[in-house]
Amino acid sequence: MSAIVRVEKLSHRYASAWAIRDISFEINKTGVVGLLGSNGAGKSTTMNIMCGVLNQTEGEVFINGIDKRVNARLAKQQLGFLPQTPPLYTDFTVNEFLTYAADLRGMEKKTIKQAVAIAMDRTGITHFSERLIKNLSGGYRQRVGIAQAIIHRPKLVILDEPTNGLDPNQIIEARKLIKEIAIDHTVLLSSHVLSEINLLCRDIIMIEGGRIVFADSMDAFNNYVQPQSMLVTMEVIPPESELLKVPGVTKVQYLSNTQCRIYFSGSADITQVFIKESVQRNWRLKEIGLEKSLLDDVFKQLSHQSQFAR
Ligand SMILES: Nc1ncnc2c1ncn2[C@@H]1O[C@H](COP(=O)(O)OP(=O)(O)OP(=O)(O)O)[C@@H](O)[C@H]1O
Repeated sequence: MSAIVRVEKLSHRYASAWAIRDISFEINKTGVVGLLGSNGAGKSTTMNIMCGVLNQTEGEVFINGIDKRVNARLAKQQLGFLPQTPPLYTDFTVNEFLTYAADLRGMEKKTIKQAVAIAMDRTGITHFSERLIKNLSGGYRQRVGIAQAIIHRPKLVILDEPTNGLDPNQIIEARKLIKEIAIDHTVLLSSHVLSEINLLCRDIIMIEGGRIVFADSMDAFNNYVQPQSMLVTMEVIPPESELLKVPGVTKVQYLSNTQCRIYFSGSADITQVFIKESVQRNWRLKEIGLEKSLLDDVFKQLSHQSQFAR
């Protein structure tokens, strides 16, 4: 069976500068896959090429096994796209606009009315069906944007920064909707907000400087940076000079009379070494735990690596 989307060695050059280089990935399941990268990383370029808005300089895109270059029309029927700025005709009512979008997607005339009703229902906009789009709030316009992307029930839904410009309540609602849609669609969603990707996505593809720097599950991303510190509670914390004698310990940060953070280099097995030493030295250890790296640290580390790779 063909992958829902396969991108092979995709590169694109605007005028003289390369925006993306050698981007390759494959998605085979429903659920949300996050395309993460800071501003200018190459997310929109990648998505615009996948959706047929832009023609790549090099590489291939297959949507549900169909080569986008060879059969663009058929490939486009397999996907729905919400670009960064939703392409809405604001003088249309919601119903008129979605009917038009369904027609553009080449849907059979007799199926359109029902498809519009289903898309409005799924995105929670049925009560606004006769309202002009220009009279909708930003959050509801975004829902119309998502409705037009799913109206033809595509295998793949591509959402370019879908929560950008929404207020906090609208963001929560939009995320809920995206999760619901991802139950029976494959959603590729771009964002430069790490916490958003973490909340929504099963898998993550991170690009920086136009190149993929990480592609794996969200769990693997969270575990990427090995812990480098541990939180230790003792009856009384010994002086730093004593603690530094434990092999691997590099620095001590005193947090209270009974608690400190101990930085170490090398393997996380240091907890075992530390427990042994504290028994031998009668330090009266009460609690010890490795501190998990913060997601932001991983992001910084990977972005930093790619700056050197450029
Ligand atoms: N039409 C264009 N002409 C020339 N350069 C462009 C054009 N569009 C994008 N670029 C450049 O290509 C690179 C990638 O841009 P792209 O918009 O794909 O990044 P992005 O990750 O989507 O960023 P953002 O989140 O800010 O939209 C950037 O250096 C950008 O300046």
